[in-house]
Amino acid sequence: MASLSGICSSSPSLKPKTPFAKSTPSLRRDSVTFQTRPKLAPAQSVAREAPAGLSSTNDKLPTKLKQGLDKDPRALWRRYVDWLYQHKELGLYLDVSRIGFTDEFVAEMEPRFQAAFKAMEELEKGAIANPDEGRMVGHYWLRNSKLAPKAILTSQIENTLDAVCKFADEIISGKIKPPSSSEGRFTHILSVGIGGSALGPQFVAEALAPDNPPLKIRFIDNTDPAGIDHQIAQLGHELASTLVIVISKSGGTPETRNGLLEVQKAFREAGLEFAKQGVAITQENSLLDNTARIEGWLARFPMFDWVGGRTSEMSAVGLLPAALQGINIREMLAGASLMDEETRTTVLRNNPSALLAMCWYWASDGVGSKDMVVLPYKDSLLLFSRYLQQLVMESLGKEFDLDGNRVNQGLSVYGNKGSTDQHAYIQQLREGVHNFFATFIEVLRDRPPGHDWELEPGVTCGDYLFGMLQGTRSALYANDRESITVTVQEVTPRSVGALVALYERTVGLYASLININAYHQPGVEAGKKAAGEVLALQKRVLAVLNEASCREPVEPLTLEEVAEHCHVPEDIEMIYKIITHMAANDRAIIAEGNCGSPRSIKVFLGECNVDELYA
Ligand SMILES: O=P(O)(O)OC[C@H]1O[C@H](O)[C@H](O)[C@@H](O)[C@@H]1O
Repeated sequence: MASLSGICSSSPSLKPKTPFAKSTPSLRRDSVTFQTRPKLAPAQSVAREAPAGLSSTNDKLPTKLKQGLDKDPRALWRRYVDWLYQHKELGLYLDVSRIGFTDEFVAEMEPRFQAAFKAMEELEKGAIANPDEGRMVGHYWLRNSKLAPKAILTSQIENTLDAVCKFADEIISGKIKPPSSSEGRFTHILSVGIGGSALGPQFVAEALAPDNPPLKIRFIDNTDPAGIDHQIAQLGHELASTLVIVISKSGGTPETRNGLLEVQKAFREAGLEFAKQGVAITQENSLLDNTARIEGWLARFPMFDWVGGRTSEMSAVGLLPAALQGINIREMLAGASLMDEETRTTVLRNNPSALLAMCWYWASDGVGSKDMVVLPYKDSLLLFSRYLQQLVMESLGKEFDLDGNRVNQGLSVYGNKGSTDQHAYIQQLREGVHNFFATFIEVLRDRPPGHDWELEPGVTCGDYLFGMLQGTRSALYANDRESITVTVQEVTPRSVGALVALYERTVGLYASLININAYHQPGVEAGKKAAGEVLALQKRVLAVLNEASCREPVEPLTLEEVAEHCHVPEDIEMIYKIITHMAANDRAIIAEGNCGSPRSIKVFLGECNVDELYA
């Protein structure tokens, strides 16, 4: 039995400055002189607007003034050296010197961080850290199973990791074969899942899959029929040697279910037996789990109740697809575990996640008043910002805090990669609306050793990339745009694991600072519920149109008539949209008028379904 710990060698909460949390002592950035350690030269003052609503509803919180950033190069160098964080074993650096926090701010944050560290300690010990859902939050245990609060959890983690490794080995070696492929072994993975059941595997595949992986991966992460058709068409005859991994924690997400049904149809049409090539990763006894068990799929792997979708990259969700692509998952876990150890320290300046959380708080006033632009200067890290978008925004974007105050919290994340984005939107970042701070992700190693060459005297292609990053960082700062830089030596399983762990912890600590539950997503339900209502209405519209279309002669209906027959005259706009969509897909026929003039439309169905009429 492999032990995860063995392979790894290695409160009172802060309330945001919002009109809804008036009792919170504010960190008055307007009242402090910009003074870093060591003392910097006096800086130019720049007036800043308060975040919307801040000053208008609470006159104790005046419009803030922010001091301009210090530009003296020697002082900046001292600040850089003074605050530089380094993880020696991981070769990871964090530079927060271009965020303008002051010593006073750090001092004021200190007790709040101690409370956040305490809450994190309780979380790791198995506290119900997700109170709304009554759940523990245990993604840290996935990379150090001995930390899990119960022996049964430790063995579940270890057994799952062993099972993932064994299954991946048997697939790659051809011991487990596809039943009817001339290849004699699995060559492709089709991963079906959405949100946290897709973004981590997508990011890791892009970052780490070798050029010729043992299995190539494709993703279906939506219910877009054309997108699904494209993925299946791209596989072509190789569908016969494709391992389909269906990933859903809940096992009931509609997009994922639809993806599965579409893929199963493609298998039937190709004369293939899906069950022999299907793998499920889901919670025990979910709908998906039961389907896979009853249909006798090739394999099933568990997702645990105490691992959230957006923090599931180090569970079977991320590990199985990675292992099948030949990525060293034990190295990923080791990198995450090393970072976890480091981010447990309660000394703020030695804790890279705490430093990041402090910068987020400073830069966005603890209320998300600025967006975070994530710019990895490395093509393989393109999807990091997309991955972080869910991790950060679904975790922090909350209407209420833990005390029930309405806070509308969050931190917006976007970005693609440098230097590509320099030719797209950096113009606005440098000179336009000042509503962001940047995070640069720097990778020191340009290419594998021995492959570099100078495309002009003394300068390689990678030197340009380096120059673009440094130049953009300087140019932004010169215009008072703050930035953080995270530096890794190389993009390896270890450094990717460390980056994931770094940001997971940062989100957890920051959530404590702003007193919100980072581990639920109540807002997502509203859209899903509304989508369900639209589909229910569509069924009623179809029934009404069917009845009219079965008459002799056929009686096309106006939108008003359809709405009336459905007994929902107030839903006429949605009925119009439903009919427009059905007409575009040849499922409804516009007899009169056109969709550009809704009042003119008369509609019927091309076919009358008599059975349905009398059902
Ligand atoms: O893994 P699943 O249960 O299918 O969920 C997939 C996704 O669904 C929802 O949108 C949640 O908000 C996400 O957090 C989750 O990752």
